[in-house]
Amino acid sequence: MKDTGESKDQQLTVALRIRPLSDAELEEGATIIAHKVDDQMVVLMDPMEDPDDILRAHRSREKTYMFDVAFDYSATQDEVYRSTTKGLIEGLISGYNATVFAYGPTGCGKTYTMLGTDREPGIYVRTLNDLFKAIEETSDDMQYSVSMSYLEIYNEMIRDLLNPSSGFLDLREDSKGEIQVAGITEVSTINAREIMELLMKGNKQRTQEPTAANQTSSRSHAVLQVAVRQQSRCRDILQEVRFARLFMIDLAGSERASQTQNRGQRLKEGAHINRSLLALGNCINALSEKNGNKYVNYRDSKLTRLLKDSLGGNSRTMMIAHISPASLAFEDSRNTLTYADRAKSIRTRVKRNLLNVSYHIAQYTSIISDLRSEIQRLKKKIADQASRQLNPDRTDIRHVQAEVQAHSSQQSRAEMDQLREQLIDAFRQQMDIRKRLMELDNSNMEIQIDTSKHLLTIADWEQERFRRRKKWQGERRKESFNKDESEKDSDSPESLPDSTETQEVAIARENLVTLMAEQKKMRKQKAGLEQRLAELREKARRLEELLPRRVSSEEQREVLCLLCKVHELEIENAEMQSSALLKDNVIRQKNVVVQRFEQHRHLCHEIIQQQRQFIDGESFAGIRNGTEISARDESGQTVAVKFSRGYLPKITLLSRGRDPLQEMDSDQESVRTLGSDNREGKSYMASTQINAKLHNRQQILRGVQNIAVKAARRRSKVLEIDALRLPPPPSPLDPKKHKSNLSLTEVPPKGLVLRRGRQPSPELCHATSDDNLSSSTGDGPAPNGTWTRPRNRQAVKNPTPREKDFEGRRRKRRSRSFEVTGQALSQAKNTSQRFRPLDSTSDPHLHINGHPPAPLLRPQHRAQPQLTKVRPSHNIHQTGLILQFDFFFFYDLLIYSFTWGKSWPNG
Ligand SMILES: Nc1ncnc2c1ncn2[C@@H]1O[C@H](COP(=O)(O)OP(=O)(O)OP(=O)(O)O)[C@@H](O)[C@H]1O
Repeated sequence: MKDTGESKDQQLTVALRIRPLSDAELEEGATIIAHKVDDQMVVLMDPMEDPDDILRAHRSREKTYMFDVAFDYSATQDEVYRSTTKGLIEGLISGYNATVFAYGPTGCGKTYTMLGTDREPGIYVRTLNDLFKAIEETSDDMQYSVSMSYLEIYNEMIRDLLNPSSGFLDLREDSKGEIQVAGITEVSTINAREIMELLMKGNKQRTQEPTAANQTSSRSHAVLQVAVRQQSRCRDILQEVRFARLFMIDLAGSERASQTQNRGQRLKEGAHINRSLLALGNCINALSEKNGNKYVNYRDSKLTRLLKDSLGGNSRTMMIAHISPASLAFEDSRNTLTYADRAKSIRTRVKRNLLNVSYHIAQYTSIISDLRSEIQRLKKKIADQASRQLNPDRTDIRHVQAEVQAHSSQQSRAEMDQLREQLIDAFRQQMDIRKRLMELDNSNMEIQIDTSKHLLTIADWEQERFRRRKKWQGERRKESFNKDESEKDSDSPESLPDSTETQEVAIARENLVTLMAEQKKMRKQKAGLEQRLAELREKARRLEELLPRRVSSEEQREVLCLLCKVHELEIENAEMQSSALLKDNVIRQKNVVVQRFEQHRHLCHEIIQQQRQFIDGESFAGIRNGTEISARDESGQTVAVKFSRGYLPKITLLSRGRDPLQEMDSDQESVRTLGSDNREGKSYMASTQINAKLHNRQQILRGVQNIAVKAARRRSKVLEIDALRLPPPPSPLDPKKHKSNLSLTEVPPKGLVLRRGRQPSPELCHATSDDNLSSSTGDGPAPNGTWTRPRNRQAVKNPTPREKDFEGRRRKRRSRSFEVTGQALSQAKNTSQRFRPLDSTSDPHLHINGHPPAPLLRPQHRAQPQLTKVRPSHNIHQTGLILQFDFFFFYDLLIYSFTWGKSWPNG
C-alpha cells in the first residue's frame, strides 16, 4: 500500500461572523463598532479615539479587514454553512482532509455557529447530513465506511465525549507523523440518524458553565472528528482507497478575567483556555510569517498539537472568526480580527489521501475468481431484468407471491360470501316463518272472537229456554194451589214451551263447527311451522359453529359472527313485537271490561246517593203487606216485588235482552208507576212514564242486585235469593269468566246466564205488555210518557164498579203482571226512619258517563209512595232474576226507580 496523493498549497480560508448586539450589551449602553461593509470587508471602529483630538485628526478611527467571507447579524445558519463548510464535503469523500474551527472571544457565537439550536442547527448537523447524502448518491459504485469520534480538551486534558468514563486520553503521533488520540471511541456507521444521536449524547457531556460573559459558556475546546474511507466496489489489480478526516472544532472563547469576573475553578479554566488559544495564536503567527522559516511550536498545547495538520499540514482549513459588534468588546474584536487576518496568510499543503493497494501474484487468482463470480452475478442480473421486461407477470417473484395471496384471499372471500349467503338465507327463512306464525296467531284470535260470539248466542238461547221452562213450571205449581182460578185462566200455558232452536242459533252452531275445523287446521299449520322454525334455528346454529373452521381470517369471522348476532336480534325483536301485539289486544279487551265495571260502580254510587237523599227527606208510607210491585219494559224486562206481613218482600226481576251491541246506545227510558191496595180497598195506582238517560241497563240491574244484596246483609235476614246472578260484563278473552275463550272442543255450559243477540220472546212480551200494566191500573199508559197523578186514598177507599171490575181482572193476571197489595204502609213509614245510607263514601256529585245525575224527585204525597214500573234498557242480558229481600231492599228499589224518573207529579 502506498500513498499516491499529490500535494498542493492552499491558503487557509477565513470567514468572519459578527453576532447581533446582545441585550446585556444594549443595557450597558454599548454601541456598534463592527460593521460588515460587503461579503468580505469588515470595518471596526475604535470607540476610544477622540474625534476632537487635533493631533490625531488625520488618523482614521476605523480599521478595515478583508476576509474570504463576512457575515453580520442578518446571516442565517444555512448561509454560514453553505459559504464555509459545504464545499469541503466533496473534497472529504475524495480523500482531502478538512478542518472547520470557530474562533473568537467568549460569548461571540462560536457554539451557536458550530452546534446551533434545535430550530437552527449548526455546522455539525448540516455537514453530517450532507456527507451522508453524498455517500448515498455514490454508494452504487463506491464503498464507504464512516467513523466518528468526539472529544473535548478541558483544562489541557482530553476527554472522550462518546465515552466519558474512559478517563483522560493522550495524544500520540503515529509513524507517519499524524496525531492520533490513543483509546478514543470511534463509532463506525453510515446511518446519519445514529451519528446525530451520538452527537447529541456527546454535547450533553460537554463542560459548560455560566459566566458573567455567557450563560452557556463552553469551558473546553470540542473536537468532532469524522473519518471517511472510500474504495471502489469494483475490485481491480490496483485497488484505490481514499481516506480523509474532517475536524469540526468549537473552541473555547478567549476571556478576560475582568470581563468574566471568574473566580476559582472558572478562573482556572479561563487560564487554560487562554493559554491554549495563545498557543494557537502563536502557531498562526508562525505559520503566517511571510518567509515561512519561523518555527511553529505545536507542542505548546494539546489544541495546537491536535490542529497541527489542520493548520499547517494536509488539510483544507476553514476558520470562522466570531466577534461582537459592541463597543465594549472592542479589544477582543480587534485581537480576533488581527489573528483572523493573520490566519489568512497561513498556507497548507493539501493532498489527497489516496492509497494504491498492490497485491502479490498469488492473490491474483482469487481476485480473478472473485471478478468472474461478479461477472456471473451481473450477467444473471441482466438476464433477469430482460426476462422481466418480456414477461413481467411471471418472472417477478413478488408478483407471483401477490398473485398467490390474491388468489387465496379470493378463495377465502368466496368462502366467506358463501357462508354469509347460507346464514342470511337461514335467517330470512326464520323471519318468514316467524311472520307466518304471527299471521296465524292473529287469525286464531279472530276465530276465538267469532267463536265467543256464537257461543254466546247459543248460551243465550239455552238460557232463554231454561227460563221459559222454569216459568212454565212455576205457573203450573201456582195453578195447583189455586185450582179454581187456574181452570178459568186461559192464558196459562199447558204444554212445555217451544224449545226448537231459532235460525240464529242454528247458524251459530254451524259456524262453530266451521270455526272448529278452521282452528284445527290452523293448529296443524302452526305445529308444522314451529317445527320448521326449530330446524332452521338448528341450521343457523350449526353454520355459526362452522365459522371458526371455515373462515381463517379473524376479521371475516368477526364480521360473520356479528351478522349472526344482528339477525338473531332481528328475529327476537319480531317475536317480541308479535307477543306485544297479542298482549296489547288482550289488554284492550280487558280495558273494555274494566271500563264497564267502572260504569257499573259509578251507577251504584249514584243510586245509593239518590236513596240517601230520598230517605233523608221522605217518609215511607202506603206500602203494606201483600203489596206487589211490578215493572216491565218494552223488551220484556220485568221487576216484581211482593210484600207480605212478617216476611221479606219477594222480588222478581225478569228481563229480556236485545242485541248487545245496542247496549250502550240506549237513550230513552220510560218509567211507569202502578199502584194498588187490594186488601183494605185502598188501592193506589199510578202510572207514569218517565224518560231517563240510562247508559247501561245492565249496570242498572246490577245496581239493583247490589242494593238487594247489601240490604239483605244489613238486615241479616236474607231468606232466599232465588236468582241467577248477573255475570260481569262479558269478556270474550277472559277464559276464567267467559266461556267464549274456551276451546271450540269444549261444550258451552247449559243455562249460561249471559244472553246476547236475542230477540224478545213473543210470549214474554205478551205476559208483560204495557196493556197488561195499564189494565191493572185502569188508566193505561200516559200517551207521551208523562207522569199520571196517582189517586188519593180517599178515592181508593170507595172504588167505583169499574174499578172493582178492573181489580178482578187484575187479580187474574197477577201471576204475569205486577201488583201492589201492601198493607203496612205505616210500618214501612216507621221503618224508613231507621234507614241508613248504604255507602257513606258515595259521592253525591258523581256523574255517570258524563251526564249529571237526575234531579232528586220528591213525591208531594208523603203517605203515598210511588210505585213505579221501571222500563230499563231493552239490551239487558239478564234473562231472569227472582229475589226475596227484606223491606229495605224494596225501598232501595223504589228510590232507584224514582231517581231515574224524568219528572214527578205535582200536587
Ligand atoms: N449569530 C447569532 N445570532 C443569534 N444569537 C447568537 C448569534 N451568535 C451568538 N448568539 C447568542 O449569543 C450567546 C452566546 O453564544 P455562544 O455560546 O455560541 O458563544 P460562544 O462564543 O460559544 O461562547 P463561549 O466561548 O463562552 O462558549 C448565545 O445565547 C447565542 O445564542
